[in-house]
Amino acid sequence: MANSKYAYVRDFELPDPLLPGVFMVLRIDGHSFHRFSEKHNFAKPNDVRALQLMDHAAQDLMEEYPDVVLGFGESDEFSFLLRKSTSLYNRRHSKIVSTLTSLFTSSYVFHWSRYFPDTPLGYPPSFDGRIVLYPGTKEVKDYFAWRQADTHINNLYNTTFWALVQQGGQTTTEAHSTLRGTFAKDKHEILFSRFGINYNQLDAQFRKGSVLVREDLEEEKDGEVSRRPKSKVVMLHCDIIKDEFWEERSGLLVES
Ligand SMILES: Nc1nc2c(ncn2[C@@H]2O[C@H](COP(=O)(O)OP(=O)(O)OP(=O)(O)O)[C@@H](O)[C@H]2O)c(=O)[nH]1
Ligand SMILES: [Mg+2]
Ligand SMILES: [Mg+2]
Repeated sequence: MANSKYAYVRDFELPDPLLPGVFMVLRIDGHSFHRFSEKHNFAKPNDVRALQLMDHAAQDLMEEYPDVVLGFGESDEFSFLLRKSTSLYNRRHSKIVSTLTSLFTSSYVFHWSRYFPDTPLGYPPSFDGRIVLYPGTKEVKDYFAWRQADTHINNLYNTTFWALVQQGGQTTTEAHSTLRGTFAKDKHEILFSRFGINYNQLDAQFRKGSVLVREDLEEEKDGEVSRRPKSKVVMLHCDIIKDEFWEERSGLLVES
């Protein structure tokens, strides 16, 4: 039977290009990870295995997509900055969001048993993805500062909360009320005076999140350092709120 009679339905598929000449940030976030983390007994407040698995999936994504120039991860989320002038999938919105989110998810599942050798997956995890467009470098820097500030606020709260419960013997309800109305300095004080914990000395991975950037691979050749076009993805747990991070990596925000 001729197919042409049906082919008109294709016209209902509308193009969904993303505005050219603006930065794209893709944020991927675990769907109902409150439930997923309980079901798989994630350690509280931070499960190193779970964070490393997120980092691994993000690294896989950046290795597959060279136009992703920066990644930032915390908790069950990862944000990715794409080159301003990227022509990835002709900047088709759904194509980019769905393919990258799908790769991230499959990588998370693919590597699960490496990080959780004794915990079989109880059900298939999923992630949502969204792209937000930012017109300029200020908004991009502020976006990433917003995420890292969120990491700090959540981690300080969760660290203090679980110290009160796990070491202080409070119920979760009591810990909530102990922390109600407290400022950052109060939480630092509770951690230090009651539990001997110096917050600023806790693992930077928890306080700062994971920052993934590309670094050029250098190789020694006849005693001289030559640059190969290839780069590798490296992970840092550094500050990205201050300007230094961006000044040292001016390539992240180049116009092209
Ligand atoms: N115990 C533990 N839980 C974690 C860890 N990382 C993430 N989570 C859980 O994952 C949740 C992530 O928060 P959200 O992304 O805001 O919430 P969600 O439950 O995933 O819900 P949606 O994202 O709206 O689908 C946290 O509230 C925690 O319950 C971890 O290292 N340890
Ligand atoms: Mg989530
Ligand atoms: Mg989240």
